[in-house]
Amino acid sequence: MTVGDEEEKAVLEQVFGSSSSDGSESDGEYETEHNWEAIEEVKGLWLCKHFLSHRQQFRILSAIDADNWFSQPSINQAMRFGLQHLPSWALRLAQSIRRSVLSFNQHQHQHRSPLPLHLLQREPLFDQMIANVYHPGEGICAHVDLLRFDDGIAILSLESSCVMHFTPVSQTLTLPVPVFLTPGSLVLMSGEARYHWKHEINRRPGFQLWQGQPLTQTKRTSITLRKLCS
Ligand SMILES: O=C(O)CCC(=O)C(=O)O
Ligand SMILES: [Fe+2]
Repeated sequence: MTVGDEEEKAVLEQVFGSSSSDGSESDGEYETEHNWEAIEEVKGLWLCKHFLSHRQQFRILSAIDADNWFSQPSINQAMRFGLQHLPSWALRLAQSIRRSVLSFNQHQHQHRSPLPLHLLQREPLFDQMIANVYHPGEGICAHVDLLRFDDGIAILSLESSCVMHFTPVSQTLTLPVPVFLTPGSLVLMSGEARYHWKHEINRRPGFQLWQGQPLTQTKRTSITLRKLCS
């Protein structure tokens, strides 16, 4: 272990607890064996709870920090358009999403994919990125992502856990579907989930409950990857 590795290990343990010294993980490489679960109420919505290890999450957050994207308190969003403008970690993340879904599809027996094949095979898979920072109490209003973005959207969650709610665009009587987004989890939205359901994160007091328990809120960072329509 180099001095840098030792330091990183110490910080990881401080942030995530002593289970964080996952030394078996190969350097910088993303694992491809992931467990994907379909959110059955919302067609086209899939969640992978442990997409990134603590170390991988830490590295992305450190890279964002080193680039000073959010050094001013008034800035809470960073956008990048075009493959050549995406940071290298976002390109690796995109690549690992594709590999992970392909591998999942090969190993499962049902014929359901977290991303439809025509999207999984497009080039590039994503060419636009938004990083959002939310301080306690801050969230995002119910919305459908702009139509200038193609189908197939990925959201990586970092730091504070939160509940994202999905509500259908047309049937106002349907109860919102809550999805628990823990740090390192990845959501994929396509088809109905992307076009016919709104998503929302309401972090005002009283709204962040999971299984009846209020969630402790700290800063949350998310990375959204999308593809601009051609
Ligand atoms: O921060 C998130 O998890 C969601 C972000 C989002 O929905 C968006 O940028 O359109
Ligand atoms: Fe969105």
